[in-house]
Amino acid sequence: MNNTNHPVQDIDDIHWILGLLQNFEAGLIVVDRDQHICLWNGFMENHSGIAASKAANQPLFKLFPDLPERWLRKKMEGVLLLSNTAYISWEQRPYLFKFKSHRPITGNSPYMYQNVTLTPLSSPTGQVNHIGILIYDTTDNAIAQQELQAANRRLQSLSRVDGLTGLYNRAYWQECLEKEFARFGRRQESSCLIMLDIDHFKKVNDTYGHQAGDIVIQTIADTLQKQARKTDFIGRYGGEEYSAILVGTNGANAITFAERLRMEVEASVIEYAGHTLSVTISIGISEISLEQYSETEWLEEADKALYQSKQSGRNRVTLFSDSQ
Ligand SMILES: Nc1nc2c(ncn2[C@@H]2O[C@H](COP(=O)(O)OP(=O)(O)OP(=O)(O)O)[C@@H](O)[C@H]2O)c(=O)[nH]1
Repeated sequence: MNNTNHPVQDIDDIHWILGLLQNFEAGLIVVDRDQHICLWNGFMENHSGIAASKAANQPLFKLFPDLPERWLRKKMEGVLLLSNTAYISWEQRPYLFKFKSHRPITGNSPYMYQNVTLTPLSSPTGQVNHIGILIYDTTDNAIAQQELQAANRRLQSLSRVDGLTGLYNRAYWQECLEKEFARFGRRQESSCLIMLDIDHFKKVNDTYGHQAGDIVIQTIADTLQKQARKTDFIGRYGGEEYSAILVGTNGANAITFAERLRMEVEASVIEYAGHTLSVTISIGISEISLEQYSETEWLEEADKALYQSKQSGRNRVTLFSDSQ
């Protein structure tokens, strides 16, 4: 911009600025206090199909009856009253002007997502009687963000592993349970389901903190994983509860497995921040059988056996029997 106040140069400046505004890759509108349009740039012409000559002096809300009038009027009043800029993000309101999106390939968005800025414009005398409305097309960002969120959701559901322990997560373990139950229907080879729960775990958290609790959960997961066969399915069922399917193992052998595990946990100590922690576990076992109507029943039996272990003093193993 020149500082010489040369009249010809000033006119040139204004001409250039108007040219820039006209071709600016964002919508530019200026309205007065009564929302009559004073400026309407090329972006607005292209996307609304309304020429600047037609838009000039028209009331904005008459030209665009779809606009959220009450809400926008209030925003504009605030801008004029406080002389403050207001922002409207696409996350808050996907668009202000219902323009078609020019990205038909994605098919995700029929309308253009917009970020909008309302700026108070002061006259040379310092009065604020106009508002500049800037409209940015944020469709690319919005679609990218939505696609990322959808991909994350898909990844999460595809994930098989529990983040803390590296064991199967509950959803995937449940799938394994369904498959193993169906397989028994065909081959009738014995398998056992184990439910395992850390005793008085709440006390560990309460006494040493959540981080200590996490380490205990991880250590027991490692012990369980090491004792099991590669063909077994070991999962983290919930907070401090684990589930396992010992494939091809009958009830008697599952008791031997569970007892060994129980004794190993009882005998081991976990070092944490200068403390020596020691916990015990309770275990319930259910052997698969033709009497079980579904995998849910198989699971419920193991749960009942676990409950029995807890009720009879904890730190013990119970094999489900019909009498329970
Ligand atoms: N540190 C940690 N704690 C967890 C996690 N998930 C669940 N918990 C805690 O595990 C505790 C479970 O407590 P309860 O269900 O009352 O059982 P308990 O104290 O083990 O008692 P019994 O099972 O009856 O022997 C709660 O305090 C949970 O906050 C986790 O991922 N990390």
